Amino acid sequence: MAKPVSIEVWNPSGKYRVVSTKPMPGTRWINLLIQQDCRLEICTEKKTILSVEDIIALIGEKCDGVIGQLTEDWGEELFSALSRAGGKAFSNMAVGYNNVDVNAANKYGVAVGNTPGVLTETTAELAASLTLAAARRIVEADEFMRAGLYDGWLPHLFVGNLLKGQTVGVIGAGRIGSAYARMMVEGFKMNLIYYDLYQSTRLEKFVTAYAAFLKANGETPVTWKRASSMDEVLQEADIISLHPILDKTTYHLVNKERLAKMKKEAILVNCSRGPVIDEAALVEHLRQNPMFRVGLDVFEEEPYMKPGLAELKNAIVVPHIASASKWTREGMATLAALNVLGKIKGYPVWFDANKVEPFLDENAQPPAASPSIVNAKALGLPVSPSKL
Ligand SMILES: NC(=O)c1ccc[n+]([C@@H]2O[C@H](COP(=O)([O-])OP(=O)(O)OC[C@H]3O[C@@H](n4cnc5c(N)ncnc54)[C@H](O)[C@@H]3O)[C@@H](O)[C@H]2O)c1
Ligand SMILES: O=C(O)[C@H](O)CO
Repeated sequence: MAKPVSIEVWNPSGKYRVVSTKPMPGTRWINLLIQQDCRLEICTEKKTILSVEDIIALIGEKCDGVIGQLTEDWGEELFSALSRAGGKAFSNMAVGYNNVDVNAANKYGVAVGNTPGVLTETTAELAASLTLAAARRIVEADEFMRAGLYDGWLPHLFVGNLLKGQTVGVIGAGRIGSAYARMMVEGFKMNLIYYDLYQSTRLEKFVTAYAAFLKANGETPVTWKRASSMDEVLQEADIISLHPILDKTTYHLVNKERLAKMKKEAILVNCSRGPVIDEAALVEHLRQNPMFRVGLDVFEEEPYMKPGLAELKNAIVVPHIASASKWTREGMATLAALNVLGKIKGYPVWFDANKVEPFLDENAQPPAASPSIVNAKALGLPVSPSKL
């Protein structure tokens, strides 16, 4: 028998029972659910990562939908429990959904939501922050100051890398990878090389137009190249930022052999998912190559780091905070709640998960649709026309 978990209840007489496995930022998501006749139960349990057993206890005997987190293991057990409780909707409060077994959800007819778009710029900005922090050794320099070691300006003190005119490599040029590429090209006048399974025409057009602008102003134009292999990026780029989804094609995409192909003074940034890098191989590479630097937001076995990583001066590590801006996190909560609400109310799925702005306007009622359901096609769910 599962242990009961502590909850906070909103609108106790609501017709539909919706569970959120965590308190989420803002109040708009709560108001949207309770205005639409939902009884909302928010888990207030102190422990950070809930077990499958905890979530089964939260689902209980009658539950219409669940808003969950990327730390939870949404597979056969949870989807069957949700289905037994009459539930038809689950949404991750995240764009990545590698913690969700979508086939299991399909088997039980449960719609799976995610939260694309609202975190694109915020996540790209953190990747850019880690890039700058690594290039200019900001964390090391900060520690040095606080330790009282600064005794005057020196020509060799914390010399780092200049970005301007260097090459930025992007692996996975989707929403976030493209936003990051634009920041680095436009902000620091870097040349771009990218690798993705698909061509990013919009990104290429942006860099071409920016190059023309620079040329017209008498400045050296930036360049771009779509690499035909990932190794081409690793060999040519001075900065490499990882932005693919995590699936079996990207697991340990960066391994010992690939690390060895990178420049000795390269900077590697990861704001995608930890297992995209073989972290033990990375620790060894950082040890052997003190001028090679990394900025990591995600880790292979969160919340843990592989032994040795925390001691390395050439690694900057932050706790999976890439989407952590107030606007973004409140927006993610709104999208996740509306994914679940839309399915409960029988609304269609929004026509374009990349255009979620209408759901985020605080001064207007959101469209009657689920903003982003990843298995809409598999479940044969209706899709809204472009205007509702
Ligand atoms: N650290 C964080 O807090 C944080 C925040 C947001 C997103 N993320 C992660 O970032 C990922 C990307 O988000 P997005 O919104 O840009 O998604 P997206 O789907 O727009 O982009 C992913 C890109 O990866 C490419 N890709 C897939 N397999 C590949 C492969 N084998 N090699 C090269 N490219 C490949 C896809 O073609 C796509 O262009 C999410 O899935 C999530 O895991 C992390
Ligand atoms: O996938 C995501 O959305 C992140 O990892 C958390 O914002």
